[in-house]
Amino acid sequence: MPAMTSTTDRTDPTAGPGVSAGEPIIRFGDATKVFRSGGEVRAVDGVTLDILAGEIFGVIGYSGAGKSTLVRLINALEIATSGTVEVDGTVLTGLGESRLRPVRSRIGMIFQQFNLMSSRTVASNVAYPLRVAGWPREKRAARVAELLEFVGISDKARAYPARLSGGQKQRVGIARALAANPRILLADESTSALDPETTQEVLALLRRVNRELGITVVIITHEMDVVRTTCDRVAVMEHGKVVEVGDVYRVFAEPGHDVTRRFVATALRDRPSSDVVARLRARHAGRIVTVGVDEAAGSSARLTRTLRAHGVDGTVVYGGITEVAERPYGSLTFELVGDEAAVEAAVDEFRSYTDLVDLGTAAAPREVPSVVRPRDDQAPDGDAHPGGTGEGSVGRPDRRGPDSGPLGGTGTNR
Ligand SMILES: Nc1ncnc2c1ncn2[C@@H]1O[C@H](COP(=O)(O)OP(=O)(O)OP(=O)(O)O)[C@@H](O)[C@H]1O
Repeated sequence: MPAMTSTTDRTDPTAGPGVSAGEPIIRFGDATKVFRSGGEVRAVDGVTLDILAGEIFGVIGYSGAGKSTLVRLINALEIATSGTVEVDGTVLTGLGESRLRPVRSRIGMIFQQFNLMSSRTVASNVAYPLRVAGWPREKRAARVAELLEFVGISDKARAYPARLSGGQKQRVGIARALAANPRILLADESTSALDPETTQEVLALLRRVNRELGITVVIITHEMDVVRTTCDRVAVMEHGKVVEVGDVYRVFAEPGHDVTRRFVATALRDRPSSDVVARLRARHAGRIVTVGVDEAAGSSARLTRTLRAHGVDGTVVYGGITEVAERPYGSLTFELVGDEAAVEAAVDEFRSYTDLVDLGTAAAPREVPSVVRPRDDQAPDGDAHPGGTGEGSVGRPDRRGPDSGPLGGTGTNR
């Protein structure tokens, strides 16, 4: 894949007129947008937020939370009723159309329904913004070829949108949005109309847009999985307000708001509900504990070392390790079998470095407490999720060498 020559490079993010990587490229200062058709709707309500150049920033919230309106303030499709919106060093508030145009030209946008022109070929769709911007024909053709190659659909240049799959249509949308070298790409529910596999392909393409071209990407979504796999930071919106904002890994590990907890629970189902616990107890007579796996606390190898040190057999009976922001995260539920004192000592050692829920044994069950991580009081009841019930023995010193990846392949969600 050749580098696209006319876009900014990740290593030279200062190219172009705006701010440098890591500095705020989009700034909301107590921004409010009120719609007054019929009743009054405060679609965006006093939002103060910085989005940094070079990051992939997610905006998540339920329907009507104000996500689209917030993002439409960025490209001045809506103008704030009060407060300020600053993009790439330019305060948009109060600017006329002619002064908004250069700011808009540095922003690309893709949509849930792709918004392609059905009567034009793929190449012509991608060329359209260049034609509007007055690029000469030969330069347009070269740029379109480069863009189609970047998004992986060079062979579709002469096809019409009706002949394309959803994923291919969104690739055309991305190529068109990138045509005029934007500094910012806004993606409004850009994967909501796609199947899970195609969603992952499009998200991977957005990550390439960010990493290889240095473009700041703002993703609006109602799917926490999109945030989990793709974003660096996230803002959670409810009733027009940003109720939580932060590093995605931190938000998953320590969600601070009810809405966030509900979203996190939709993306992580690694902890057994009370129904599942009842079934686990029926199947397993040993001590059942759920332990957290993350970067700061316990890696699966560390858990295994503990079991081995105490001579306890541990079988994974539920859970899984997934990735949040490309870092390991999850929980494993073990059945622990061995000498009572040894099991107790292993449980104590687990507790010393990670969060642990002790579910007791079938003979002496402990109440399912509200588990330590705040997300779990909101976790949906239900059975094990796909891939989350894989059972595997760990901690048997006689069977595994010290460097074996004892949990590799067991209970991995994705
Ligand atoms: N042009 C408009 N005129 C009147 N009300 C509007 C307009 N645009 C949005 N709203 C209202 O503002 C609120 C926020 O809408 P917005 O579309 O920003 O939310 P959202 O979080 O993007 O929702 P969704 O996920 O359903 O797209 C909603 O109550 C909506 O009805």
